[in-house]
Amino acid sequence: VPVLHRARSSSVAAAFRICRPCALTLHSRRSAQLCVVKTTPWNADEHRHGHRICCSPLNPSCGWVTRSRSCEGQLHPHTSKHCRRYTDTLRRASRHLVARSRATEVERAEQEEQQQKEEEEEEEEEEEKEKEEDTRVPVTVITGYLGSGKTTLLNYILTADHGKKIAVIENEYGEVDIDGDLVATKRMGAEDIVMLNNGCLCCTVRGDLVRMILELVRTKRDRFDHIVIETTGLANPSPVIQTFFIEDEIAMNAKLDGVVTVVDAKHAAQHIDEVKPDGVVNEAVEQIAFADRIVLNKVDLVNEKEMEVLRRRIRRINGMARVVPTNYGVVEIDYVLGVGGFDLERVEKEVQPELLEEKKKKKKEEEEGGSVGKKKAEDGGNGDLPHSHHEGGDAEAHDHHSHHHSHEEHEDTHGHDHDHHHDHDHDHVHDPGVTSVSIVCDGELDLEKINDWLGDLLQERSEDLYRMKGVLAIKGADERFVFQGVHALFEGSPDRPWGKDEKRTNRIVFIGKDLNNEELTRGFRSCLVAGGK
Ligand SMILES: Nc1nc2c(ncn2[C@@H]2O[C@H](COP(=O)(O)OP(=O)(O)OP(=O)(O)O)[C@@H](O)[C@H]2O)c(=O)[nH]1
Repeated sequence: VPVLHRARSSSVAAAFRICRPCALTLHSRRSAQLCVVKTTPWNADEHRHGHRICCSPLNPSCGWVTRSRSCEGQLHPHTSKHCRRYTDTLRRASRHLVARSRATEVERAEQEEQQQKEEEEEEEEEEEKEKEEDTRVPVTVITGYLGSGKTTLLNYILTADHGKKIAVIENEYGEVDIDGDLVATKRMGAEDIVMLNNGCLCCTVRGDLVRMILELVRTKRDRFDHIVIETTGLANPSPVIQTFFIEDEIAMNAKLDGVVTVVDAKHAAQHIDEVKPDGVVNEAVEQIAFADRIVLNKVDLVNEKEMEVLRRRIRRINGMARVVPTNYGVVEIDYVLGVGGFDLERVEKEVQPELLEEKKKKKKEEEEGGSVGKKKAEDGGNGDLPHSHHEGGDAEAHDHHSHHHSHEEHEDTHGHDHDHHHDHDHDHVHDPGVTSVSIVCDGELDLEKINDWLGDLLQERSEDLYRMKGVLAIKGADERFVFQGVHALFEGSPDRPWGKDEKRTNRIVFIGKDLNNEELTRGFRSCLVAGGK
C-alpha cells in the first residue's frame, strides 16, 4: 500500500472523490492503509448509518454526527446517494492505490493526472445529474401565532400572479374545517386543499402530514409545483421541519424550502412575554426562532416606535431570518416561496445579510467613535464578532434578554447584580431564553478542532440548538465549507472555492435556547489555527 503523504491533498481529494478537508485529514494520517481499512467495513447494511461519512464530509472519519443518537439510521436521499458514491469511490480508489504502488513513478504521475481528470469530469457530470434529477417538490411551512394572519397570507399567495401551482395542506385545531372555507380556491380545484383535522401538526397528526404529502405527490404531482403547509397557531415548527429529514419517504419526494413565520405586530410582544410552566415551550418564540422569513404583519395597528422595538426583539431571537413588514400579508412572492432556506447552496445568502449589516453598523460606530461603539468596546465587544444581542445596549430595547446576556460581560460596567430579579424602572420584558448568536471572524480553522468542537456541541446541546448555519474557512481547503443544521440534524459540504483575493472569513449563526454567546465565541475561536484573528 503506497504512502499517501507523497501525494498532494488535491490528488487525494480527486482519487477519493472527497473534499479537500477530508483529503487533508486522510492525508495527515500518512498512510493509505488507514484509509483503505476504513473502506472495508462500510457494507450495504452499514450505509444506513452512513452519516459517519455523508453527513459529515467535513471529516468522514470522525463520525461526529453518528454520535448524536437521533440521527442514526436516517438518510437523506442526497446523502444516501453521496454515501453510495463515496463508498464506491473509496473502493475504487483503494484498488487503484494498490495497483498504483506497483507502477513506476512516471507512470504513476501520468495515471494520477489522468485519473484526476476523469474523476473530476465524472464528478461534475454526477453533480449536474443530481441537480437535474432533483424533482422533489418544494414545501413551504407557514406558521405564526393564533390570529397573526397566516390564512390571510396564504390567500394572498394563492391569488397572487406568480404562475406557480400550489397545493395546500391546512391544519385546523378543532373539528370544524373553517380555514378550508376561508382559503381561496381561485387557482386550484378545491380537492387540492387537504385538511388535517383534530390536532396539531406537530404532535398527533404528524403521521397524517406524512401520508398527505405522499398522497399528494403520488396522485396529483402533475397538478402542482409547490406545497404550502399552514400550521395551527399553536404549532411548534420543529417537529414539522424534522419530518422532512427524518421520514425517508418524505425526504425522497419533498424538500423543505423554508419556514415563513407570520408575526402579529400588535400582539406579538405579549405572546413572546407569556410565561409558560416549566418544560412547556413558548410557541410564539419557537415560531420566530425557526423562521427563515418573517412576515411582520398588521403594521397598520402599531406606530413606528412599537415596530422598531418589536423588530429588535425578533432580531434578538432570530438574527438570521429576514423581516419584512406587511399589511394583510401582502409580500413579494419570492420572499416567501423559493426561499431555499434549507438548501446548502443558499447558506451563504442566508447568513450574509444580517452579519454584513452588523459589520457595517459596527464599522460606522467605530469610525464615528460614538458613545455606543465606545461602550461596546468597553464591554469587551470584539470588532470581529458582532452580536445581535448587543442591540440591547439601547435603552429602548433594554429587556431581560439583554441583561441575561450581559451578566458576565457587563457586570463591571453596569455595576449591579444581574442575578437578582429586575427592579429597574425601565421597560422590561420577559426573557424568552431563545436568542441568536452570530460569530464572524477572519482566519482559518483547524479541521480536527472545529470538527470536535461542533461534534461536541451537537452532542451536548442539540436539544437547545434550534437552527445553525455557517460558512467556514478550513485550513488547507481551497473551498469554503457551508453547513446548516436543525437540532441534531446536520448537513454540510464544500462549496465554491475561495476567491483569489477573498478574505477567509468564517460566519456562523446559532439560534437556540440559553446560548452563551461568550462561551460559543470562545469555543469557536479556539478552533482557529495559530495566528487566526
Ligand atoms: N388590521 C389588520 N388585520 C389583519 C391583517 N392581516 C390579517 N388581519 C386580520 O386578522 C384576523 C386573523 O387573520 P387570519 O389570517 O385568520 O389569521 P390566522 O393566523 O390564520 O389565524 P388562526 O388560523 O386563528 O391562527 C382576520 O380578521 C384578518 O382579517 C393586517 O395586516 N391588519
